[in-house]
Parts: sequence; C-alpha cells; structure tokens
Amino acid sequence: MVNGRDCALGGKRWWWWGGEVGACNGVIVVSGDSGVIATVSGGGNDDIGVMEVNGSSLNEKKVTVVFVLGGPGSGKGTQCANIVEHFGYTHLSAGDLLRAEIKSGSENGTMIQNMIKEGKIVPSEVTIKLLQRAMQENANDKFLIDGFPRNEENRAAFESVTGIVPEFVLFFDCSEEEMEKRLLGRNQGREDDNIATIRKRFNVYMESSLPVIQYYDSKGKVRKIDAVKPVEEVFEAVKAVFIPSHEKSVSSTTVNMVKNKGYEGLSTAANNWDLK
Ligand SMILES: Nc1ncnc2c1ncn2[C@@H]1O[C@H](COP(=O)(O)OP(=O)(O)OP(=O)(O)O)[C@@H](O)[C@H]1O
Ligand SMILES: O=c1ccn([C@@H]2O[C@H](COP(=O)(O)O)[C@@H](O)[C@H]2O)c(=O)[nH]1
Repeated sequence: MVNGRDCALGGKRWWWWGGEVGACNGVIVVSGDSGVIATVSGGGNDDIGVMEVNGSSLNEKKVTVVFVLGGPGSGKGTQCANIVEHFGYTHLSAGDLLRAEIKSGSENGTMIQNMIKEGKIVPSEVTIKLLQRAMQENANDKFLIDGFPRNEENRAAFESVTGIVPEFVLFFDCSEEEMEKRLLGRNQGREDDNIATIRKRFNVYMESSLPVIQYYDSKGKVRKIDAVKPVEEVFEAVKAVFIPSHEKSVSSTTVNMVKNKGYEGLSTAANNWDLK
C-alpha cells in the first residue's frame, strides 16, 4: 500500500518511511520488519515522518484535521480562505501542494503533471508525504485539508500512515452544471480547467471521491453544505458548522434575553449572530 514499516512499541504502533532512520528528529523510530528499535536524538531530516498510529499525532504534535471535499469547482478553496480568516485554521490544498511539487523540479514532477492533465489521482504516498511535511513544518495544530482524500485508497492510507482521523468532513454539494460554469470561468491559467479535462475530473469524482464522502457519512462525520448558493450564503452555512455548539447556545441564550427582557445594549450583536 504505502512505503512504510510498522511495529509495536510501548503498546502503540509507529510508522516510518523514507531516508535513514538515524537522521530523524529526536523521536523514537523502528527499523525494519524485525522490529529492531532505535531511539534517535537530535538530527534533522524533514523528509522522514514518524507518527503515532491510532491517535491524531504527528511527530508528537496533536493535530485537528478537517477534510474539505466536494466536486471540482464546488468552491472548496474559496470557502477555505474564509475559514482560515475566521477560525484560525491553516489551509492545505492537496492540489496546490502537487502543483508546487511540479514547480519545484521534483523527480515526481512530470508524473504529477501528467496525472493532473488527465484528471487522474496521484499515488497516495506522494500526496500524503506532501501533506505530512506541510503539517510538520507549520506551527499551527488545526488544518483544513482541501481536495483530499480523493479515493478509498487515499483515505485508508492517510489514516493508517498518519493515525489522523478527521474531526469532520465539510462537504460542498454542488450541481455539475454550476461547477462546470465556475471552472470554465476561473481563469487562473490551470491546465486542467478545459472542458475535456473537466469532464474527466467529474467522472473521477463520481466514481472514486463520492464513495469516500459516503464512507464518512456512514460514520456520522459529514457536514453537508449547499454550495450552489452565492459565496456569502455558503459561508453563513459553513460558519454554523465551525462555531462550537456551546457558543451557539450562549448566543441563543443572549438572543432570548434580548427578546424577552429587552437588553437593548446587546441587541445589535445578538441579532447579527447567525443562529443555526
Ligand atoms: N458560491 C460561489 N458562487 C459562484 N462562484 C463561486 C462560488 N464559490 C466559488 N466560486 C468561483 O468558482 C471558481 C471555483 O472555486 P474554487 O476554486 O473555490 O473551487 P474548488 O472547489 O476549490 O475547485 P478545485 O476543486 O478545482 O480546486 C472560482 O473562480 C471561484 O471564484
Ligand atoms: O489529493 C489529490 C489532490 C489533487 N490531485 C490531482 O490534482 C488535480 C487538481 O486538484 P484540485 O483539488 O482541483 O486542485 C486533480 O484533478 C488530481 O489530478 C490528486 O491526484 N490528489
């Protein structure tokens, strides 16, 4: 499945991949299938990822991850920018990371470029490594992962390699007609925003990505948003998902106080608060 090895350590399972074990950053790693254990201190090779499996931990960093899924052009990137601004998440677009990898002159560049032109899904190990590195290099502990996982294999590999289970999945539900119109009008010079590739992307989305959303729905993790509406209205619905429920009930109480007892000083703020 992925280029990694695991073994039991202190009742926990650990994975590693890539590079030399001894170059890793002050964490415990395992060597080989025989389960030989090495404790490494110091060093520093960012290409090596060591993660606790079965906990949302990345190099001993606890992280919160929200997957942002939906068809091509459903507005994921647009809304992620709003979420970053209002809720302090870091936005990691898998597609942007892959495009940056092409630009960097990486040995995988040509392969990634061909896959994107064809609307195909890049192998999991490539994308997961880019996502892992981006999370490790960022001091934040809250990430929006946009446009990943795109198929069941992506999903299973990410969960087993990183041990990260998403907090929830934000799903932008949009008609194909609307998505096509948006992609053809995006005008960002993307090689895959032409009608032939768009059709291929739609097919891959229907066949491979929707089952991932269905999987998370069966776990009660999907927060579905009607993404056909204008940007501002979509964000109102998104906000309702991100505002913690206790804050919603506090504001609800405040509104009731305003309504019932006429606390005029609070009325503007309370009435502007979006209660869902
Ligand atoms: N609610 C909306 N109404 C109208 N246009 C929108 C809306 N949301 C986004 N757009 C526009 O549609 C285009 C696609 O949006 P965006 O890039 O956010 O989609 P995406 O889901 O991230 O796409 P992709 O999966 O291809 O990366 C952009 O030009 C954006 O400005
Ligand atoms: O996890 C991923 C994300 C993206 N791809 C490839 O990139 C393009 C563009 O993705 P956007 O999310 O629209 O930026 C996509 O069609 C895939 O070819 C991928 O393989 N895996």
